[in-house]
Amino acid sequence: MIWTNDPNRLMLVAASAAAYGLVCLIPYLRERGRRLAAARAKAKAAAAPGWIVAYASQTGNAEALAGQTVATLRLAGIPAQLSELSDLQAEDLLRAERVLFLVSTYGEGDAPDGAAAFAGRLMTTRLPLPQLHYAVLALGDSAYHQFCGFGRALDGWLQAQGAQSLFPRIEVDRSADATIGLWRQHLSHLAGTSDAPDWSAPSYQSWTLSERRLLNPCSAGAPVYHLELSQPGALNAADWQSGDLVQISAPAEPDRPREYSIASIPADGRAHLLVRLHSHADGSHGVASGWLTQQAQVGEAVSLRLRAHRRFRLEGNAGRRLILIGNGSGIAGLRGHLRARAQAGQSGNWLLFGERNSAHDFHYHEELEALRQAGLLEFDLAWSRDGGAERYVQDLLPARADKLRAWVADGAAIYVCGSLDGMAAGVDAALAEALGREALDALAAAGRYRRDVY
Ligand SMILES: Cc1cc2nc3c(=O)[nH]c(=O)nc-3n(C[C@H](O)[C@H](O)[C@H](O)COP(=O)(O)O)c2cc1C
Repeated sequence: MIWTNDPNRLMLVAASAAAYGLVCLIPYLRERGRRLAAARAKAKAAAAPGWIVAYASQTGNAEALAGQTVATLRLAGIPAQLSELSDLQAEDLLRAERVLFLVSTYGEGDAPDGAAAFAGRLMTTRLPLPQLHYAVLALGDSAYHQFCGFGRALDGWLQAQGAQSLFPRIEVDRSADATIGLWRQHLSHLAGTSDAPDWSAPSYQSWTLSERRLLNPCSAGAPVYHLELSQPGALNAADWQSGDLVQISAPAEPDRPREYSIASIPADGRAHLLVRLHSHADGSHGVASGWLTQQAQVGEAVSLRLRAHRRFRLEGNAGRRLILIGNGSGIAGLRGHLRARAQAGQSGNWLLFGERNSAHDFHYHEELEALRQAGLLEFDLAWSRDGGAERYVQDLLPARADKLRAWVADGAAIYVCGSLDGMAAGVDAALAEALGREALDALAAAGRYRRDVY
């Protein structure tokens, strides 16, 4: 390095250093100005007085009504944004002035699966929301003890945060038209419009009961029937996907449709259902299951509506390995996926299934065995009345934890279908034990852990 004490040379060095600094500073200042302007524009857009329509839905009722709510607002010229409840962050609520919540209830008064994170993350905290005006449409079924439990909890939490309700919570019992009409009335009033679009739910179609057979003669459990329903026109692949549901309304209770998982794919030409006959303590049969399995004659018309069940579809998991876990009539939803996989010639399917006796309750045994022979399926079974150590499907998991971890590490998705009582929580706990709770939650958030439990 060369040192100098010459003041002229020192001045020259200082001047060129300053010039160099300026050359660097100008683009930095320009970029900073551009960023600030963009942030100001974003904040301004976010502060625009738009409405948020947030929904939490398992089988699509609340989601469909949320879509219609947004359409009504937009028709009235009100900017409205449709959002899944789980996508709302604390900042969104702190900033929003009007939010309409449409939420259903599952389990024992719980949030639908997709909204469990919102309930756990936000509804356990305190947020000052005095600026927020909101309304709640709570969907439920009064046959459950915790009628509209999640909608009520959400409403209570919002009130506790100081939010102001636009009108009292509306509770919809089994999709009853009258209460939905009331919501629509309030909405038209708020939006200042009378020409709300048509809100009628997709109508039922007349299908035909084409085949019915008892799957478990001599079983110690209730009879389970395989039903095949056809419709006059040809089916096409867009009618439904594996994982979807049907709603069937029995003639004796047309306003109380029952949901069943579809056990087939459109390429089968018919909708296959698995229906377990319910019996009450006095020996009488459940209205819908009694009608479908005992009274309706083969050839009779059945009033049916196809329902997309997005949360249980294959969607982004179509190319992954599948771990299918279920019990009893839950084999229906899993069979739909297996038929989709067989149609695509796709291997990498592992079924874990539980029922009572291997001799009587191995539904679709031959078909599953054929898939295994073809190299498309591997399965493990748990029989609660055969006397083995692994009695329930969740009991199969600990000894297979290594395989489970390996499949998940390889990208597999997990689908659980069957009863809420006993099975769903037991399987969830066993999966969390094998994979870790955080990893299981992350799989659920990524759509790789999906459940259809009832
Ligand atoms: C497994 C299961 C559990 C349910 N639990 C409740 C409940 O605890 N309370 C309630 O009011 N409704 C309950 N329901 C009824 C649903 O909330 C109702 O069918 C609603 O219309 C579903 O709306 P969605 O399609 O938007 O999820 C339950 C339904 C199912 C299938």
